[in-house]
Amino acid sequence: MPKSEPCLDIQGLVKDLGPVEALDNKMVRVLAGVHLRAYPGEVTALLGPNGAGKTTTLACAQGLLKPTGGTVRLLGQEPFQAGAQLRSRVGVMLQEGGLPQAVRPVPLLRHVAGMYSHPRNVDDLVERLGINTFANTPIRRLSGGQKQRVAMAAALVGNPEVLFLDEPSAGLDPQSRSVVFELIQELRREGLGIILTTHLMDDAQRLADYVFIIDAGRTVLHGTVPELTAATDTSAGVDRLLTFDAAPGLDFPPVAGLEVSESVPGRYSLSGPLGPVHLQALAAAWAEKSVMPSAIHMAPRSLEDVFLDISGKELR
Ligand SMILES: Nc1ncnc2c1ncn2[C@@H]1O[C@H](COP(=O)(O)OP(=O)(O)OP(=O)(O)O)[C@@H](O)[C@H]1O
Repeated sequence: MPKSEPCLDIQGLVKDLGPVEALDNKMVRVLAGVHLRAYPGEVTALLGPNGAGKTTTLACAQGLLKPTGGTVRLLGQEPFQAGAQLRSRVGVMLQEGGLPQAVRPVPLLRHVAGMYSHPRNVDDLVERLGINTFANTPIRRLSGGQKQRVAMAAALVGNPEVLFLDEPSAGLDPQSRSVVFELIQELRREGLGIILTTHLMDDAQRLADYVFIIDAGRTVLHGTVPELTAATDTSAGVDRLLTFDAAPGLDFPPVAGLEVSESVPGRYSLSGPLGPVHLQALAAAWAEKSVMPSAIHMAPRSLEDVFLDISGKELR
């Protein structure tokens, strides 16, 4: 099926910020070629190490910053020039929430709903996000996870076509995280274009239809999660972990150069850049010892592995 028009289309985005005092008041190029396309009915994740340029990219996408170069189209319009009409079609959930502290969640949401012509049903949102349990508590007294859910409701109440989520599961306990994830999936089925940034690779792996990884102000990799995690290149040195269960106390020789260790009695593991040659050698070792493992498990390459390959393991 041909894809619909992108709801967000960023091509060759360049952004200079400054002047920076430490650099003799020169401007600093923080984005030097970001490409990103997000479609309605999909969750698009924007990933990158600290300082990669995610926040700056989103600020350009939301019309808060004027691009130095390249193009940004949000729902077909140039967001920095577009006015209130475009903003009313876009929901933004910020990490810190940006919520007024003295008010209570439900009056706040009703107030925000009143500013839109086709708002969502506030009671429904309040119930879906479990806000009714703390509906009468002023925002400043809410826990981080509760504030996060109010921020999500505030981003959604205007019934946007595009939703930006910055670290949507930050501070959420497992129950709230699952509620928020279910809601995200439902919104996606409704046809919203959802763009999220996260440092949690697990979130991206679970939620994203398509992933863009940026590093040092450029898009360096993009694809679906299966595309990115497909182990096509075993020579790249990607570590994978294979475990199998068999009788305790067996002694296996290295298989194709990788050590087999018995991590707990009866559970054996080998890790490293595993390829078919290792599986072949392992099966030969089992045959040699007449061992039939009762369980075998190989962890697939995760998005985290891909991310660390790209961005390196050193801190930024
Ligand atoms: N006003 C500014 N002046 C100069 N440099 C800036 C300014 N704002 C951001 N930067 C720099 O631009 C780069 C990109 O920052 P940005 O906040 O977009 O990254 P990020 O990917 O969102 O990082 P994080 O994951 O830490 O939130 C960083 O090196 C940051 O220090």
